[in-house]
Amino acid sequence: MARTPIIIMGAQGRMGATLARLTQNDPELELAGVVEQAANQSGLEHLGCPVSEDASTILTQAQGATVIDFTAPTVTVNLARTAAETGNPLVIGTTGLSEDQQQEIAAAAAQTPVFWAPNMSVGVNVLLEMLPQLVRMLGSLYDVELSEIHHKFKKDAPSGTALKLAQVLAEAKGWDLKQVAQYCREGIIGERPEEEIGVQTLRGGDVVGDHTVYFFGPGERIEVTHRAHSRETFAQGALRAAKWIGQQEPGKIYSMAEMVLSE
Ligand SMILES: NC(=O)C1=CN([C@@H]2O[C@H](COP(=O)(O)OP(=O)(O)OC[C@H]3O[C@@H](n4cnc5c(N)ncnc54)[C@H](OP(=O)(O)O)[C@@H]3O)[C@@H](O)[C@H]2O)C=CC1
Ligand SMILES: O=C(O)C1=N[C@H](C(=O)O)C[C@H](O)C1
Repeated sequence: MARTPIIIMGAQGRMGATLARLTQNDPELELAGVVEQAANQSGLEHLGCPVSEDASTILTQAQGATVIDFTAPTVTVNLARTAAETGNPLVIGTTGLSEDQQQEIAAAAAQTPVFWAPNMSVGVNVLLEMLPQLVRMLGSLYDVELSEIHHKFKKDAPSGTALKLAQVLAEAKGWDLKQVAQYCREGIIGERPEEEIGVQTLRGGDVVGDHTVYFFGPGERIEVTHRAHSRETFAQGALRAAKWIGQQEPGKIYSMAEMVLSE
């Protein structure tokens, strides 16, 4: 069986290191190279593959290998430009991308197959499919809010997952998220408007990633919580995407739902 060649960006990062370990233990995958900043490369020799701080060097050496990126928005945008030139398929898990940065990724997706998901766990992606039904069945009397908790090292807020959940909830309500999102409450803010979705962020310790959607109704409430216990759940999703994206055509940014439905 031919193995899928993989390049990992940020191989010393929390996600990068998890991906490198799982890739080495997966007989369907082959580690074709890793990219990491020069000051942080020590200890990567044991991977037995090319290591560089220059993504373009590694992508050019390993033409056709799928690049998995869990780094930071500026790194991801530069990588997408490089992948568009070299033709390497790209799986992106990085969150915190601005609208302009998302447009840059979309431009790259016209040239090479690109997959992006703000959360690669099975549970969150099932939740994204189920939430519109809950919104429809509960109706307008139920106020929708959500909260997220992550480790103290996380740089972006709210999490990419919280933003995606909020977007799906707003769409199900028939609202524009930009008009109804409430990311901060303080002071004499008055009564809660009906057309609002509160999104609250907590940070601390080593929490891998918790998301809760609340439906507050008359005399009752529903709370739907997803808790990630381990980064392996995200890494497994990314590796599944890496095996799949190489068989897709450029032209769009592929999602977790599309992958699951096509398999
Ligand atoms: N979609 C999903 O399912 C998930 C998404 N994420 C997202 O993934 C991203 C990374 O998260 P996490 O692993 O916790 O973060 P880390 O900070 O642990 O990892 C980021 C890595 O990228 C490296 N890096 C920075 N600049 C470069 C560069 N120019 N070239 C190569 N590597 C570079 C960092 O190196 P250095 O430390 O030297 O700067 C670090 O090793 C975040 O946006 C997070 O939100 C996280 C988990 C799941
Ligand atoms: O930074 C993290 O750790 C995570 N980031 C993703 C996000 O922003 O939603 C996914 C996951 O919750 C972990």
